[in-house]
Amino acid sequence: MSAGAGQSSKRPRDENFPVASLVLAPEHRDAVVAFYDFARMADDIADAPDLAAAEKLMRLDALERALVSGDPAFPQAARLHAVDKQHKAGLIQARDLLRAFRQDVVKARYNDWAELIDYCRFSANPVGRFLLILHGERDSAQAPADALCTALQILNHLQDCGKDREQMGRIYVPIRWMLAAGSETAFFDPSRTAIRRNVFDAMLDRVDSLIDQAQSLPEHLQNKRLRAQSIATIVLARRLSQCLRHADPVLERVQVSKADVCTAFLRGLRGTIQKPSPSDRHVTAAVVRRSSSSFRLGMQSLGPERRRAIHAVYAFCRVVDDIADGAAPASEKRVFLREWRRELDRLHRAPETPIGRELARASTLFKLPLEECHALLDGMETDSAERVRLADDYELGLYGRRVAGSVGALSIRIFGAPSAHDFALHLGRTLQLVNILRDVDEDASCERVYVPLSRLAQLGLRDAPAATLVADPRFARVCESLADEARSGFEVADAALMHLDRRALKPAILMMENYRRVLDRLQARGWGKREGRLRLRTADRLHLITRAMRPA
Ligand SMILES: CC(C)=CCC/C(C)=C/CC/C(C)=C/COP(=O)(O)OP(=O)(O)O
Repeated sequence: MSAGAGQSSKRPRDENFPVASLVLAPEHRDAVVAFYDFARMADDIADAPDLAAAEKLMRLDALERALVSGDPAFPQAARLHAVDKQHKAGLIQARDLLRAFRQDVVKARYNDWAELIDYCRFSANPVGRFLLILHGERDSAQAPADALCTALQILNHLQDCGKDREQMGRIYVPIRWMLAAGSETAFFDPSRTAIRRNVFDAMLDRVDSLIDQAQSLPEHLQNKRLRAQSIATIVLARRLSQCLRHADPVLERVQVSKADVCTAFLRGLRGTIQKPSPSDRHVTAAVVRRSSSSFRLGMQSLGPERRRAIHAVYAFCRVVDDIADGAAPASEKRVFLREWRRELDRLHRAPETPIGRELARASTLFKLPLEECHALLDGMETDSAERVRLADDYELGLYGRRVAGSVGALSIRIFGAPSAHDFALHLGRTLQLVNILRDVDEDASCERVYVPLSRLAQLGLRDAPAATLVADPRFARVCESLADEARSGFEVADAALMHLDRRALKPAILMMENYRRVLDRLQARGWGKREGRLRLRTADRLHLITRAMRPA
């Protein structure tokens, strides 16, 4: 007898992430297939187009009863019941899955990210937990496994978002995020790719953070085959996330290629031979690599331990900056920034993220003042608003202290020059001024203006939409005066350096030289017609590299 809705729609090998892969040991494969078959059957009931909701719920209830009792009239339930008897795994996890499938029957929209994550707790995480228990793995594997399962689930939601909406009227992109594009209809409008892109990218930033959290999973696994499977799955998740960044799943089917699958499994197989290396430092180094930051050369000029610490600080800055800059709604950004405050609060007890763990290590080694990380988060809260204006020089100073002075104050301790505190705050403010001047147009496109309103008002220019402000010739005049201040800022920094440990501060000097060049080019270009973000020329970069090779 079948409790389902006809023939199952999919088989294990049709999944993105092969469930009962050949990598798993033969003694576990039958149990995994039993779990998969049960889940597939329940999923088919929840998704059946020809069944009423009440009927679906009734069938899911019947399936659960059969699972608990082992009723042979429901073969998939009875098989999983037997698996649970033998391995003490399957029953609890399958019941959690049923909770998600019931939710699918009655709930078609998610308000915010937290609701979506809560859904994944039941729809995806039980799969990982089942595999861990089946293989007798340690509890420490659970958190990274949960992160991986949640990431895979959301990737799958993104892949199928057009189909899910069309065929079942279900949308997992949270309502508030879709509203960033205007409305649900606007979000799915095929012609509005750019707006959708921003929302997808902001969701993929969250997914990538989850994959980062999952990166340590192989280190926690004792079973070599499961370790291989987990490595392959992480590689595929990263690949799918990349694919989704470059294609629009509303317009086309986005999936990994066969070659991607082969590469992932080869990487997994290598993991059965080699001991997995500690992954946290690779996560922060990869954040730095991907960012192509202006400050990279400065960071690379440090020795290994200091470099590792500055990578942790930079990765923290990058990830919170991405939250503030992304297309998530302001209310969600505040939630994510609060999560980072909580991570800072538990940094020396039990950090939960790779960046948090690396930051904890750096903080212990170099006595980092963690209140500076909170100050940075204060600045990110300013940036997270729907619209940013700074009233006067005081607000500009405070903003610069928070977003850049904080980075300076942390950096000098890592560089080994803790007495250069005033220099760090001063240089941070100067670099921030240049950054503001360089990014005027980019910032204006998201209604952010960091040039103080009081300075504009002195020239008779009152607050207006950002595009209007930055196009006004009076705005250019204020930029010119701020540029002069930045120039004197560099001169003051030069003078301060005479009395400081230049050798230790070499990375800071390189960062300063980079932005001094940016300022030169900005001033040479003029402020009237800016034509997009200024990039340094090859000659400038070569100059900086040569400078990096010379002693300080
Ligand atoms: C002692 C010391 C080192 C002081 C300086 C502290 C420091 C590095 C502050 C940086 C602030 C700043 C302008 C960040 C821009 O990041 P971004 O990601 O926008 O920069 P990018 O786009 O140019 O890479």
